[in-house]
Amino acid sequence: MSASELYIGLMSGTSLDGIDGVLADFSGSHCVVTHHASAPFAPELRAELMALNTSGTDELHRAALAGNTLSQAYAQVVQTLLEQSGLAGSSIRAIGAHGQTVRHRPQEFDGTGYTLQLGNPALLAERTGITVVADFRSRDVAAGGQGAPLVPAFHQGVFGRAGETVLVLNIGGISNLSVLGADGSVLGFDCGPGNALMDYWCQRHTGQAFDAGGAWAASGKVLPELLASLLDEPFLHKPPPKSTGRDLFNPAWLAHHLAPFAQANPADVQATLTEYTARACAISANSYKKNSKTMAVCGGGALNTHLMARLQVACPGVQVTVTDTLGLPALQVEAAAFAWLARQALHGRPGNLASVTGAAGARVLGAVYPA
Ligand SMILES: Nc1ncnc2c1ncn2[C@@H]1O[C@H](COP(=O)(O)OP(=O)(O)OP(=O)(O)O)[C@@H](O)[C@H]1O
Ligand SMILES: CC(=O)N[C@H]1[C@@H]2OC[C@@H](O2)[C@@H](O)[C@@H]1O[C@H](C)C(=O)O
Repeated sequence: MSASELYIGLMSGTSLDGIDGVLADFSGSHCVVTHHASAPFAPELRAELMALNTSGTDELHRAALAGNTLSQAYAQVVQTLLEQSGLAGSSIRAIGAHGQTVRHRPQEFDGTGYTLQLGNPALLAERTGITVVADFRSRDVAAGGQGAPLVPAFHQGVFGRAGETVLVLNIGGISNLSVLGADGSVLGFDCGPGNALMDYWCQRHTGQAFDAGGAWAASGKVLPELLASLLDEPFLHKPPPKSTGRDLFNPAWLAHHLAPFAQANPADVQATLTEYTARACAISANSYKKNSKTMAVCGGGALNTHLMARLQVACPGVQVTVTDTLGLPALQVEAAAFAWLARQALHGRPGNLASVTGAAGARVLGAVYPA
């Protein structure tokens, strides 16, 4: 009997909202997601992961414990997917587990930086009895790359079209763009903030984790001087390869920009942060939209209708849509990509694209924890 081509992908990204998991079947000519489950983080885990993004006391111990808790939450999502599908764990070839990025500093220091995703893949393998592939980014960083974004190769396989350039924009906590060239070439890089700044401001002023549909932002007025100050951020104007994270776009960075606007109405700040997020993505998209008619958006930002409308205004000439229209729902894309990356690892195939990350070459990504 040939080995199963069923994989589970688990993603918990920089929005820190929770876990998305998919069960994906790769036995045909393309990836078919058969099941999707998501689980919000318990408030204590979310708070601890958020805190571990900045230095604090007793970090090693706390990071290890948070990694254990996260892996137990991952195991529950796996269990939900198995129950939904009626499959036994033995039917699954492997789990691709992203882990939680708490630091991302590639190519810093002496030129050999690091990227750190918390989690305990050994515990996940024990709890599920399924082979786990984890730590997908470190090898690319060791090869001189950014270690991110990793999804463009998967985007190319799923959304690429011969003879047409397709743009795919992921709006998670951070946003990243894939440029799937008409000639088969692939570029990709982080654009800047995704939901991270909007979520932070919304939580702080309304107590809600995010601005549903962007309704609060839509009730405010954009503050042009604040917008200009935010748009001055050098990361937005750097050429690729480039990647970023909460290491840069964090509350301290925002506080610095907000200092001259202490009296501003919070709804106007939210309107400005939403406009900023759209414009940061548009700077990237407009530089690469030549020959493309479509920009398909995935990630939770695709559900922010006000943000999507502002993005359409900021990107004239391309039709801004959601990846659902190209065959994969917006909230399933990243987790499916990590299922695919696990498969690449087990097949001994590269997961990165040197054209995207700037690594010295193609590398097999991930560490394997056999069942
Ligand atoms: N209905 C909605 N309206 C507005 N925003 C939404 C809605 N639903 C989800 N979001 C936003 O999407 C975020 C979650 O997105 P997603 O799951 O893509 O993030 P992520 O996995 O952390 O991504 P990444 O790894 O790319 O950083 C939430 O924090 C929220 O900001
Ligand atoms: C270091 C890290 O976790 N990067 C994430 C983050 O979230 C979005 C953006 O920044 C992207 O570069 C990446 O995630 C996606 C899944 C990627 O690697 O393609």
